[in-house]
Formats: sequence, C-alpha cells, structure tokens
Amino acid sequence: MPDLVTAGQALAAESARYTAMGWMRGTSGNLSVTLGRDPLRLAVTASGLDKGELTAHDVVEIDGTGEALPGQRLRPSAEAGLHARIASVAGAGAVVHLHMLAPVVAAERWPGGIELRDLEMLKGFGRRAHDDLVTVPVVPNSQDMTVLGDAFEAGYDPATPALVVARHGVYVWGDDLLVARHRAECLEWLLRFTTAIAEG
Ligand SMILES: CSCCC(=O)C(=O)COP(=O)(O)O
Ligand SMILES: [Zn+2]
Repeated sequence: MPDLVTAGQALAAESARYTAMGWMRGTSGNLSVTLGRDPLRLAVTASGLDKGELTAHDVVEIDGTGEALPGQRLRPSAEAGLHARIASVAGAGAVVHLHMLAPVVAAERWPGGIELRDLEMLKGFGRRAHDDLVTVPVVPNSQDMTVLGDAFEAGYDPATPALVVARHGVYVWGDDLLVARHRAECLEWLLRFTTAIAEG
C-alpha cells in the first residue's frame, strides 16, 4: 500500500484528469486511497478545493470513521466517512466519488436501482458481459455519512463496485485508482447507453 506522499501525488493527478473530463466540476468530487488496514487509514482529498488544481499536499490522512488524524492543516472531504465505510466493507484500495451526470439522471428514472444487462462494457466494470442482470444500487442523498454508509451497507453486493447517490453523484471503487477509473469510465458509458435506450 502507498505512503501518504505517494498517495497524494496519485490523488492530485487523478483529480486533474477527472476535472478535465468534466466529472469534478466546481469543487465537486473527492478521491481516496487506502494506506493501511489494521487499523484502517486512508488518504482523502481535502474539502472545498478545486480538484483540478490539487498538489500532492492537498490530502488528509483519516481513520476508519473518516476523522482526520491529529496535526493536519486541511479538513478532509465532507464525504470522508463514506470513503472509509466503502474501504472497510468492500476492501477497496481506492474509492472515487464523481459528479458526472449519467448516474444522477439514471437514478432519477430508477430510484430503486439501475439494471444493466448483456453489454460488453460490463467487462470493464468488473463483471461478465453476459451476466444476467447487474443492478447498480441507488440510495437517497444525505449530509450524514453514517446514514449514507448504512444505506450503502444494507444494499451491498460484493460483485458490484459502485453506488449511486440520488441527486448527487456516484462512488466507484477497486484495488487501486487505475482500476477504479476504468470502472468509472465504463459505468458512465453503461448508464448513458441504458438511459438513452429507455428513452427510445
Ligand atoms: C459542489 S460540491 C458539493 C460537495 C460535494 O458533493 C463534493 O463532492 C465535494 O465535497 P468535498 O468536501 O470533498 O470538497
Ligand atoms: Zn459529492
């Protein structure tokens, strides 16, 4: 697992990339990398910054509840608690939270979960192309990360590495930032396709 400096460099580079894609507009979105498991520790992007302009120092080390470790100059993401919960429950090495449009539009149409079927791009989302049915869970938005974490855990399927938060954005995870990015890119395609087909 990376140290805080290496993680900071990777988080800044990934944030710049997502910003260029239009998936971290304004100050939206946040990313994390797992630094250690026993006890759980993560590096997470700092709160309220332009994610396209981060340096390797604009990250905060947090514990398994999302609280910053003592002595740090920046506040962790407001959503740090959900990153920690996902890292704990799913065993993720990296979690990305993006404000892309497609998941939010799809969640508006299918608030009980978004069903994906028989699509080659499912392979890029960590599933098989011909899996009968892949359901991406949707939970209502909340400002309380314990509420969001409980809703995530209640619907958690180890085979599905994503969670859509209605009227907010999406969380995608994997063993590292590259896997998480590839899954996020493929999921965005899958959601755009599925919504476009449903609209006829
Ligand atoms: C316009 S961004 C609103 C807050 C949010 O949803 C987000 O993803 C960014 O929060 P952070 O505290 O990580 O900057
Ligand atoms: Zn957000």
